[in-house]
Amino acid sequence: MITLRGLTKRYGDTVAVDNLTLDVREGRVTGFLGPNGAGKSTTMRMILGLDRPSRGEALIGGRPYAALRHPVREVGALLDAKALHPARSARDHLLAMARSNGIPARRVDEVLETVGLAKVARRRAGGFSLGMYQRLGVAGALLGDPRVLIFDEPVNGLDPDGVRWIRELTRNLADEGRTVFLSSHLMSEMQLTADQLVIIGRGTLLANTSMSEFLANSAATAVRVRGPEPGSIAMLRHRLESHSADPAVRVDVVSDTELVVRGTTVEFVGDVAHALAVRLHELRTMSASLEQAYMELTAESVEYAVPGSTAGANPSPRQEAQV
Ligand SMILES: Nc1ncnc2c1ncn2[C@@H]1O[C@H](COP(=O)(O)OP(=O)(O)OP(=O)(O)O)[C@@H](O)[C@H]1O
Repeated sequence: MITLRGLTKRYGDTVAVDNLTLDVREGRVTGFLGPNGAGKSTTMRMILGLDRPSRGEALIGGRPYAALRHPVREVGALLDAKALHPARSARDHLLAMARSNGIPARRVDEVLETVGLAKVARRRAGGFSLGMYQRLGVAGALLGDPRVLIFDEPVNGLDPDGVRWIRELTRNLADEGRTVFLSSHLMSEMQLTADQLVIIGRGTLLANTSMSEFLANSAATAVRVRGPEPGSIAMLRHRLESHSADPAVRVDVVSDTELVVRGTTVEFVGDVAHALAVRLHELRTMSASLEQAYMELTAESVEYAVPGSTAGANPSPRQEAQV
């Protein structure tokens, strides 16, 4: 488990990370999201002892990185895949890492096989494509068979096969009970990969929730209901609008036989329709995409927003609630 307690980092007047308190648990893939400059890399660097917190602490299995007895065996990280000696072969790069950490050479060949680089292991890493660098970085992270894995933008530069490979690898690592913490700007991929989400904006925590809960609470998640009789659908609409004590329930009329209901569940709409004996031909949840839900949440915290862009222009759910 990774534990952050009041974690804060200031660079002069810039507060890069502001009082983050949360646990990243084992057995799950936790996606770490936030606009550019939100503080994701700085947070990861502090967890890995590469940056010193201005205040608070970051712990791995209850201890700060500096206090870990065998860091490479306790936490594996991919931060900057290109941070290696370009003249060294992939295998020599990993062998050097293994030697200095008391890891046997056969483990190097194992991880090269796992990441699909066994055939090019003796080639100079300097000639690698970005995707191959990423795979080598993942191999380095896995070398010590650690319980905690931290990947910063692991799918950057990977082709669709590679992206899928990372998805399956991170899933398997979490299923083995490990802690997997990864950042990515690729929302569609994150939606497929992560079970849990930690979202920050301008250094502060915006959300720490399961993926399913986050999507269900999005304003873009709605119930679509359709029936063959306009009179019955009008009655249903009236009842949903008047009977619902919850002002969050909103009904949009798509046509005289179709409604889109927001702020409630498919069960509630189904029960109301049943109570009124309204014939239905369709009743289903239209789920928000992670991208839609994320845009709603982060609209205010985009550091480099283009005026009039989607992210900057949409009111957040909190703003709507205040109006
Ligand atoms: N060494 C540094 N000196 C000064 N400011 C820094 C330094 N490192 C990061 N920052 C600032 O801290 C803030 C957070 O940066 P960070 O790189 O952690 O964000 P990020 O969420 O990883 O962004 P991205 O998605 O673009 O990688 C930014 O405003 C950045 O300019």
